[in-house]
Amino acid sequence: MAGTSKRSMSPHSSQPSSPRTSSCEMFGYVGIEAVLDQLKIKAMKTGFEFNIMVVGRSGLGKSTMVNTLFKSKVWKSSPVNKLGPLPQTLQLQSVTHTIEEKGVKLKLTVTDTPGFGDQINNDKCWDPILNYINDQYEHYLQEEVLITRQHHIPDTRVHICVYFVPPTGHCLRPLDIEFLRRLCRVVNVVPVIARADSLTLEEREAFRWQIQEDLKKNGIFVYPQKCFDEDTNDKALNDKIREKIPFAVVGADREHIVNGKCVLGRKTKWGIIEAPICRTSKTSPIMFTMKIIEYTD
Ligand SMILES: Nc1nc2c(ncn2[C@@H]2O[C@H](COP(=O)(O)OP(=O)(O)OP(=O)(O)O)[C@@H](O)[C@H]2O)c(=O)[nH]1
Repeated sequence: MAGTSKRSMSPHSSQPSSPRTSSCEMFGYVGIEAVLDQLKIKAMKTGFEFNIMVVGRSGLGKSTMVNTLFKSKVWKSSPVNKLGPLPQTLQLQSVTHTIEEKGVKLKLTVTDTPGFGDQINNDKCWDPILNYINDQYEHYLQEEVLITRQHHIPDTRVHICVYFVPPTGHCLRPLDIEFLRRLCRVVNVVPVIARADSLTLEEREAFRWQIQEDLKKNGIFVYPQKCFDEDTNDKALNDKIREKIPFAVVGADREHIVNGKCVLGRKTKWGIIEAPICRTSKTSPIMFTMKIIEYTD
């Protein structure tokens, strides 16, 4: 609301002032062009909420990838999982952090699903995940329809679910297909090839192509779905993203010096594999997040 120095005069400024206009003038010009500034100020003040769920077998690099994506230690695998036996049932665990980038605050919640696909019998192992996602929508909707609703409804809806496909180099497993078919109906799904450094470039491309075929054949519509092609620019951008699906990810949470530059990467006997998300992403994690939040609403 607060006025900025570059405001143009209101077309109504010459009209007799009413008590209403004078109170508006106190805060500067009120017109359509001021809406953008008002939205920006509001967004800067309240920040954004982004809820990401990661699903995949234990040890596929989920925590490492989330830390790589947000360039900070936002998630740490539970030490119980590392030392003790695998959980007998799927348990959802969430952790929330506030990240700030150039004055924009992001409340990031990461929900992990330890135990998914780790059992001998994985029948219906997706139920707790789907129930959780649906419950969050239900909860948000109930808050929204209240007559005296809160000024700010805490948003716990899952904006995106990153699904980690093991780097087998073959095709999607029946478990992946059954789960993804159900999941894509309730949330934006981003499938990724986990630990992609274990495949050669040719193997990776062939695996990606095979997964794209499996997704098509089984009616699995992942992010970005066709309904987001609102205009030609959106379509061109979304088509580029579609070609890259599933994204091949290499997670790394250690920094190394390469050619005098500090990079996140995995040090191997043959050299350093730079974490591709950091290298190729022209958009910051916060910008990437905004795009997905826009799609959820
Ligand atoms: N080669 C390779 N190793 C990775 C990659 N990402 C993570 N790792 C390693 O894999 C191991 C497991 O990584 P985590 O991120 O803890 O895996 P997770 O899926 O969160 O595991 P849980 O917490 O047990 O569910 C660690 O030793 C990581 O350093 C990757 O892209 N490539």
